[in-house]
Amino acid sequence: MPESRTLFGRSLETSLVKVDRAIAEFRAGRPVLLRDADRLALTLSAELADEALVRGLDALARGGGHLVLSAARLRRLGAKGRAESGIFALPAIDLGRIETLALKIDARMDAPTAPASAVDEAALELARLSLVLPAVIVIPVAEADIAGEPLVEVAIEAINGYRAEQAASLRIVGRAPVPLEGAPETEFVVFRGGEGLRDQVAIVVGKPNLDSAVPVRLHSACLTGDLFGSLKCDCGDQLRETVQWMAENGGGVLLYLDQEGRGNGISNKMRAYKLQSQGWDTYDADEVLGFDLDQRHFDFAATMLKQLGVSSVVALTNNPQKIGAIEAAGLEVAASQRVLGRPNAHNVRYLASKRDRAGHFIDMDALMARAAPTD
Ligand SMILES: Nc1nc2c(ncn2[C@@H]2O[C@H](COP(=O)(O)OP(=O)(O)OP(=O)(O)O)[C@@H](O)[C@H]2O)c(=O)[nH]1
Ligand SMILES: [Zn+2]
Repeated sequence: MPESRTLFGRSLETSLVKVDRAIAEFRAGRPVLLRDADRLALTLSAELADEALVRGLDALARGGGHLVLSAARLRRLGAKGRAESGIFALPAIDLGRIETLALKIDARMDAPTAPASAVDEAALELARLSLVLPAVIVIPVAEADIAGEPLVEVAIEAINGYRAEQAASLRIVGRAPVPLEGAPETEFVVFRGGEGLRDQVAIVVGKPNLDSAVPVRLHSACLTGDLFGSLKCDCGDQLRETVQWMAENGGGVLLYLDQEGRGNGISNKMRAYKLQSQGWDTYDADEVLGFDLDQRHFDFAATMLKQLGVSSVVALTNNPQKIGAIEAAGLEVAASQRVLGRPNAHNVRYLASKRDRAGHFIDMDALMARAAPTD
């Protein structure tokens, strides 16, 4: 075990910092050293591996390397009803085979050679936290193999505990009035921690009465919809109409959460959009990439609300998961209210999929009544 390092007398070795370093290393396409009680392994993102690195790692692996894929990706490869991740042996670390197994759209493959171990699962979790594809190369190594190599090392418990620690580390780091068009009395409150790789923002519209149920919307970031008015989803309308509604109805709180692409990150969302342009529905496209229905957690959002002094909410959402998460975190959901976007030819299938496959409360007739006459 390396000695615990300090900087100006403070430990550098907190789990959060170690995992943050591992994420940076992983996203740069470099191997990270994973440590379990009695096992050591190098892990590398399958999508970021390159020939030169793979040649070096192949010599180290001595035929013992493997590719770890999520249950979702295994289902797409033909493993019916599969609920567990699994591994494919890599007698040689062959980038062609890795690409086929991890990425090829219509690949149909042999069954995995074994279920994933705790180290394999931690490597997959590191990939998810890093917002790259959940497909990782794992190479078991001995201490002597990596002596002197400048590797970032992380214990698997640190990876497994990261989400909880990130949620527990939530704190307000800045706040200021930001008048918005149609909602001039608005304050932005920035939180560090939570989920994703950036800060979270609470937008407090007006002066909501904290002694009664506060209208609250948990809004996951959507660059395409929120900022550019993409017609592929309903996010931009939901965002602006909610702020407007809050301004006209005694105020409220909108949490703008760093959960682009249902928590998959913008690059994976664009990969999913590419698949959708070829005919896949929103959830099937994510499954092809190895993701389950939804990667988001909302527990930390409830913590943000508590820090703002909110204890009871009127939840502005169609998503039952958001309501469940707020209640599970100990807040009262006094009522919930639908937030209708605007349907058009490009998003109607997406909205129907959310209703049919994820149980969102979307009344298609009420929605269609909002369609612009030209749509
Ligand atoms: N992976 C993926 N994410 C998408 C797609 N379309 C939109 N998103 C993301 O889905 C999320 C939608 O977030 P929200 O509008 O907060 O939530 P919601 O789950 O639809 O629930 P409500 O709008 O509250 O009813 C955002 O993170 C978008 O970036 C898609 O086709 N694939
Ligand atoms: Zn959107």
